[in-house]
Amino acid sequence: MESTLKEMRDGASVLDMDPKSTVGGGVEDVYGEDRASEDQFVTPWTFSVASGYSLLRDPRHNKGLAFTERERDTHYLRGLLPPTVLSQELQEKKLMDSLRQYQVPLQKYTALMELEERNERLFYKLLIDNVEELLPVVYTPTVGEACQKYGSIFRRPQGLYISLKEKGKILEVLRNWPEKSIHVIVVTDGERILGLGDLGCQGMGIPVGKLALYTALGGLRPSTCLPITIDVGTNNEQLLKDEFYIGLRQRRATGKEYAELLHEFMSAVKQNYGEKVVIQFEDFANHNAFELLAKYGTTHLVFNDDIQGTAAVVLAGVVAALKLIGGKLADHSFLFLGAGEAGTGIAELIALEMSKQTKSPVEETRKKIWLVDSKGLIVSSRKDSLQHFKKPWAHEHEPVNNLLDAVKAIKPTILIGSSGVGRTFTKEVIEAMASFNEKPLIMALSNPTSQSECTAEEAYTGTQGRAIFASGSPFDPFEYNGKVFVPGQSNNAYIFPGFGLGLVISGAIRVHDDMLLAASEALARQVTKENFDKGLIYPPFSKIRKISAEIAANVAAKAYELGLATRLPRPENLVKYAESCMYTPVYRTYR
Ligand SMILES: NC(=O)C1=CN([C@@H]2O[C@H](COP(=O)(O)OP(=O)(O)OC[C@H]3O[C@@H](n4cnc5c(N)ncnc54)[C@H](OP(=O)(O)O)[C@@H]3O)[C@@H](O)[C@H]2O)C=CC1
Ligand SMILES: CC(=O)C(=O)O
Ligand SMILES: [Mg+2]
Repeated sequence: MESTLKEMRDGASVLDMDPKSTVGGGVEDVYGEDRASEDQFVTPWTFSVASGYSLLRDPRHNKGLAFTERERDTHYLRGLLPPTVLSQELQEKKLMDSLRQYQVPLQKYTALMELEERNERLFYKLLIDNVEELLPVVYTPTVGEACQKYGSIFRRPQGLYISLKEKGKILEVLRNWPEKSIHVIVVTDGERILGLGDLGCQGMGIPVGKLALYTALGGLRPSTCLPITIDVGTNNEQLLKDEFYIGLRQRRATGKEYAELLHEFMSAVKQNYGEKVVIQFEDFANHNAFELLAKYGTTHLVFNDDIQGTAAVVLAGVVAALKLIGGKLADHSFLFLGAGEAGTGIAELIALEMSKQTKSPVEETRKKIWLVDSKGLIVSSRKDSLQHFKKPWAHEHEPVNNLLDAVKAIKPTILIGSSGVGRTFTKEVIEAMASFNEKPLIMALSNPTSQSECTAEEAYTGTQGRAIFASGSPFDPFEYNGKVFVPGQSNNAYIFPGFGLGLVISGAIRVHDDMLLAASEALARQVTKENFDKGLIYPPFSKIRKISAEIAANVAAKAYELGLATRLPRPENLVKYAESCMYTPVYRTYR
């Protein structure tokens, strides 16, 4: 029986490969989707062989008009399709043409989600081949609007919903998910969706979007990715009153009730999928995010994208920017607007890297970094009333209650926005940065675009074109005084797909800060002279699969070095190995 199943899944030509050879945390090609070369046949294997009408309705195997004449005969498709046969390339061209007709970004988002539900490989082919054009649609900024309107645009459920109603039954809920071999879970409780606040259950758009990027940007096979939303209610009054709201109509559970549900979830995940599934926490509010990371960091393979992924991407951008602004990391002084997950996460990783470079204690290097929150500069006189994650940043200084005065007092060389509040880098703030820096580095990280601390135009005009600028959501190139400035995108999407791939291919069992530094270093070294010449501090997203393979290899190498990798023996060439594990969306030929 076992060997029959094996043949069905793998095809005879790949029988010589041990499907379990990568099981020590590696990418297991359960369905033989990737190991056969393109001219070899594979079976569209589900629980049974899909054929005819059900094959056309199965997004994982559907090819639409690209089914060949032979496949139409052998898979009972005759008459179910019009006569023409199109190549995948022509299907792609047609879809891109029709997507470009839509003027409204949300229409493009809906069209892409419908494509994913209809023809998964075509969806990923579009996304991979047109990543710079489509990233703003499936991801920030459009995904933010999609979450806000999720109830109205909801057609078919995506991902897994775990609400308070499922308390005591979470393991059963996980078992309802059709895929058994899961490598990455992205989970949110919807309380801090981008800079848009509490969107409750409608936050599902974020795990769905992030996992689409795991596949498109990092090459994780879609069947191994699981988006989850934990619904403990919402404090968003507008949603509670919205007749189309899809979540629990109650205020958020907190304290013991919240902790117990999360604990049941974390235990069930480990019980169902084992220890080597990556659990990415996404867009939790900071009062839960830090605690969950600390609590489960020692027992699970957890990664908080907003704290850790953002830290790695920003550190990479800053390190790369040194080529343009000069000096070493420790020569610079940093001021953050926003002292939450992103702000303190980035600050801590920069301080750690500075400490490694200068061999001084992190308590010392932290003094180069200042943060402003909604009450002003974080200073020692505020220490007693600060949340625990802000306390290390409470340096000696007189109180300063607004950003402009803080900029004037600290005179930072690098200004980073992580407040979630749009247009807070005012003209005066940007001009102040330009008054004492020849090349101020300004990073407006908040998403979506409406929450960006400033626009690219504001950054360039306020500094007479001297700023090095990057933002969380993309801005178009901007022409100023006859020169075109190309703003970079500083977004954790550069990091998490490659980082997750690195964890999976090494079979890592825990995340360590040194792996974040390894990811950051791999990204920084991908910035080329050509990029720097345009003022860019990140490589283009069009190169992201190569970048992700480099990041994955560096992260995996660190996991082996730290003794945290379980996939043994260690592949010799980790970049090649990472590339060989990546999912490609070209159609397969059905026998
Ligand atoms: N580009 C990227 O890759 C990423 C971007 N982000 C973006 O960063 C933003 C913040 O996320 P996160 O750190 O998780 O959120 P948090 O809620 O954890 O932190 C927000 C911080 O901003 C402060 N703040 C809010 N309003 C103001 C204001 N008017 N003036 C000064 N400070 C203010 C808050 O102050 P207080 O503590 O006093 O309330 C808090 O310290 C979001 O928009 C998110 O989209 C996040 C992750 C990745
Ligand atoms: C990018 C991201 O993770 C955020 O804005 O929350
Ligand atoms: Mg996030």
